[in-house]
Amino acid sequence: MRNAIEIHALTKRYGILTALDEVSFEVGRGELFGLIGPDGAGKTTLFRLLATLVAPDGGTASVDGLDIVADYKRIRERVGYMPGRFSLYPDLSVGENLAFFAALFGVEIAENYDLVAPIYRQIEPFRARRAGKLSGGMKQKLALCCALIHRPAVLLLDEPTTGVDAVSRSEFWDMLSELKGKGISMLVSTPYMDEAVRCDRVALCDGGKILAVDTPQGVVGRFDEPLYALAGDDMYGLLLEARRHADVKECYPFGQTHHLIAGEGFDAGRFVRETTARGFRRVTLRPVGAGIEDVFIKLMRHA
Ligand SMILES: Nc1ncnc2c1ncn2[C@@H]1O[C@H](COP(=O)(O)OP(=O)(O)OP(=O)(O)O)[C@@H](O)[C@H]1O
Repeated sequence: MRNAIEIHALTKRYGILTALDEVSFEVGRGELFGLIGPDGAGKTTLFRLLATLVAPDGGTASVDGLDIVADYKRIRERVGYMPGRFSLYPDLSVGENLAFFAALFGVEIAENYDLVAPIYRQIEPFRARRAGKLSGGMKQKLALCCALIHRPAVLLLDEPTTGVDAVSRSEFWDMLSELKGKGISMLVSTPYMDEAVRCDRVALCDGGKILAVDTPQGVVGRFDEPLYALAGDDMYGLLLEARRHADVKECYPFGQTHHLIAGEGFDAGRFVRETTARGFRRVTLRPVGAGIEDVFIKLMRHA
């Protein structure tokens, strides 16, 4: 059987701006595939192309074996699309939204209830509440139910966890894992690097291009340089100091610390002694393992 999604040199332009630049990758059957990238990377554009809402300027793509241009009508029956922004009808209740989406696809809720039940049960107590009055996490659950009610082969989820609290984000990924167990193929975008580990494979993207496609472990494995977390009282001064140092390849802010990539000949103890002697206080430098974000930063700088 063909892959769930196949994309070859897909290109989309808006005037002079190339939003997607010859993008190629595939999503296997039953795979949970993540599209990781900052705002403006082209993630939404890719979803709109795969959901057949806009046409490409170059390249080809298929979803569930169907071409996004020639077979666009049939794809719409096979795909569940959850757009980034709130996609429900805020004036309709929870129950009415689900009934509406079922009617749109010509299915009875009862037919596919088994698929949405684990998710819908969590919002059922609020069945009569207007969708616009739900919390962010509950809205996402309802939107997922609505995207699933026609039992699609492929789910396209555009930043489903953006603006949702950390607990709901984690719960949402648990739900996606469950759906994967039911054989649904998924393409999910997120700006949160920490969510990459919940995917089978990820594509790191920026500026309309794919920088890497790999398993989360494979992505991290690409980082093969000594990495340290640097901290001290004067964080900005330390950043400048590290960047001026001959044996430091790169240094960039990373959460509460800076991440420092050491070059050949770098001596951590000497760096701490030297900076302390120059007046920096409470300088600490400890080796750390690289995360997806480190790989991303490296790929973006050298793209
Ligand atoms: N309809 C449009 N007309 C003109 N430019 C557009 C249009 N849609 C998107 N763009 C531009 O294309 C680029 C990619 O946008 P896209 O929305 O696909 O990125 P994204 O990764 O989804 O980011 P975001 O999370 O901000 O939506 C951006 O520079 C954006 O400004």
